[in-house]
Amino acid sequence: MTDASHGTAPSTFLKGHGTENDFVIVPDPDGLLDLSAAQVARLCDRRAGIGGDGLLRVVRSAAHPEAAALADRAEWFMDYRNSDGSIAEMCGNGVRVFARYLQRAGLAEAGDLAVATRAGVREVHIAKDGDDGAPGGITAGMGRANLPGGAVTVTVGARSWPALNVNMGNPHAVVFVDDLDDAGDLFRAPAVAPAAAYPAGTNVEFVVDRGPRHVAMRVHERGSGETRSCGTGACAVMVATARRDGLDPAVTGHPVTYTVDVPGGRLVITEDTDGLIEMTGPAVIVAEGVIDPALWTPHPAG
Ligand SMILES: N[C@@H](CCC[C@H](N)C(=O)O)C(=O)O
Repeated sequence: MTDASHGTAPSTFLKGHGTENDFVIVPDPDGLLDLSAAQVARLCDRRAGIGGDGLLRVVRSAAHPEAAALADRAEWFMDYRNSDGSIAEMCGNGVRVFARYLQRAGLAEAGDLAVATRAGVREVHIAKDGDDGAPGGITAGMGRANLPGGAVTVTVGARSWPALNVNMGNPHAVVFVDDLDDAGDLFRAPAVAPAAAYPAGTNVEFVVDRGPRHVAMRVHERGSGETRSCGTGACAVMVATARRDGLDPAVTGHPVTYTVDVPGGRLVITEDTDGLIEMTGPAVIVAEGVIDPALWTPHPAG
């Protein structure tokens, strides 16, 4: 890393979360930061850094090679990284928090907003604040689910379950269990087979029923470990549950809505008759500060 990639001036950051899936937000409108995986991991470290499940770099689409082609449709690109520094295609809670940041920074207003992601452009709607000043929820268009098919098995310890492979721009393996404790402590990634079903690894969701069109889940995220919520994962869960329940809006001609409880809160997800999925949930900015320049430099211990 050179001084040129960050300058000598400290960079600002913000911290935010959506259903307690938390992010370090780094505004970089002109795309000047060249963030290495090690630097992202350090910023996301909960002891030596700021702490987060992931990092959202806020870049003008025109200033980022992966998003320049989308600049005429979406001014801003969400450069999402997992807490281990790996890159992911999409983050459903992240895109709401990203929109909340733009609103707070005066770069977007309540209403409709398009955000470029590695999974394509996502349309976001920021609800107006309530009369009491409480921030409105944010609804994100999440695109369509892709179900590649093929048998998948998830194993934790001595127990295995069949899983459904659901791609929401990023990969998911959805497992129905009797009890969310069946997933164990999730300190390590569950084993998923066959490996060929997920060449770039996968997120794994464990699901139980809570009532009619109401489920609860836990998640082990690729690149981040167990988190308190995963928006794309909740959408994958919604689709897997609807299909299990015999509900496919493209067949029935009726949209279907599920409530998905996560350890950090609640998401409401609707699939319409075109297969398009929308997710509504909170997005909160909790802090703003300055990154000490020393945090950018490699840690002496490596
Ligand atoms: N927490 C996110 C998903 C983040 C990416 C994921 N870990 C991956 O590697 O695909 C969400 O809210 O969707």
